[in-house]
Amino acid sequence: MSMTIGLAGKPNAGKSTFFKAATLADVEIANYPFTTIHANKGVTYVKSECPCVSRDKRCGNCSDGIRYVPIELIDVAGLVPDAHQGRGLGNTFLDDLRQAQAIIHVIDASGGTDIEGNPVDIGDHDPLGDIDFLNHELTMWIHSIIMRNWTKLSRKIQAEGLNLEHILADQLMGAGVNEQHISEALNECKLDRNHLSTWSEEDIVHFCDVIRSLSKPMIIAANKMDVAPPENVSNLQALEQMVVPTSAAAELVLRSASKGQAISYEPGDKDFTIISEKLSPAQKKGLENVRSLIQKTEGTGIQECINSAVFELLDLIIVYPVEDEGKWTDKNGRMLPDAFLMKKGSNPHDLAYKVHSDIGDRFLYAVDAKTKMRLGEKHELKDGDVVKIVSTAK
Ligand SMILES: Nc1nc2c(ncn2[C@@H]2O[C@H](COP(=O)(O)OP(=O)(O)OP(=O)(O)O)[C@@H](O)[C@H]2O)c(=O)[nH]1
Ligand SMILES: [Mg+2]
Repeated sequence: MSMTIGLAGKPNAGKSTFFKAATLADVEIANYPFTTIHANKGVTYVKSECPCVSRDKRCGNCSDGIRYVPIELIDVAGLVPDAHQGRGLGNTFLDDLRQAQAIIHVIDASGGTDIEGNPVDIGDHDPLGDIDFLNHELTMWIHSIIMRNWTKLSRKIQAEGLNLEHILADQLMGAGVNEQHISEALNECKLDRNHLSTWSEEDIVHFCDVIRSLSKPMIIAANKMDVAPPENVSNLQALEQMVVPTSAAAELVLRSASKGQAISYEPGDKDFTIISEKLSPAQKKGLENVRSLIQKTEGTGIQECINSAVFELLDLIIVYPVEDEGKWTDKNGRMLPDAFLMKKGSNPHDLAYKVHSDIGDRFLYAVDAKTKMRLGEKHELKDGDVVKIVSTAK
């Protein structure tokens, strides 16, 4: 699986509840800080309309025209301010986020937990104060990795004229940072790449901050919206960042009830139908409470948050490679067998490489299976494109 999203934030914000609701994996959830110590990894899905809705039959790989494309989700231990200096559980847990291409920062919008995740009365803590610390901890985590060999590196780069991007990317590879991130950050910070000894401590921290924003883009889940004072949610939504109000607890109720065949509900739906006749009055009442919430808020926000992270924050599209442009099938006759998440701006040649490096090397041209038009190597693919790749015979 090529796409990984990390759930991070202070303890007790609802990360594991979000994770459990999104993956249905069995993980521990509790109303005290540091319930999660070891990271949980699982599979969740982005949701999109399947291209087969334009055909007269469904492809068999979607749920009645809704396509679910798998991505990996990681739930990590809670972080507190100054974790990079060893507070709370320290920052070693940030290493669990290294594969993440994006981060969902789970905030307790109810104000019912302090900055360290200890329960307080609802509304007692201002969640706006929880926003910035995570970026700072991530920046300082990158900083600590860079500083491990800084003096030696800067001397070496100056003396041997080595490539700075290459050396730093090598150093930060474990944090999911690549040469392009470094190169963009160097340009943005306008630092003298040949004289690292002239960079001040402030320059280095700013440089790490830019690397962090490029390599770990973040979306905020304003969680516990079911119990949050409305102004807390609207204050968070007014921020100049991507914010999605969520109720991980409500999603967990609905996904669990759906799995137990008590209700009919698909992630992201704004309502559900009770299908079991065996529910107790208490279970029915619980479900009706969730119904009145999601009718008001247009869903629990969990699927919306995952979709926004993938399609808006990371700017990805879904492309469907096929071998038969008429039937939209692979060589075994399976219709629309694969759905690939790709960066917006990708072209058919990039898709060919994603299918197989060999097909990429032997790429000739592609065909848009919807219009039957031939696509050049540099043609920009769109979300939902169905594409046949033509390559030279082996
Ligand atoms: N009302 C409400 N409570 C929630 C929601 N999401 C989580 N909770 C509760 O918040 C508490 C903490 O949830 P967890 O999912 O364990 O939080 P966490 O962020 O994983 O915590 P740590 O592992 O300690 O960092 C539990 O009591 C959950 O039931 C929500 O959307 N609404
Ligand atoms: Mg947890």
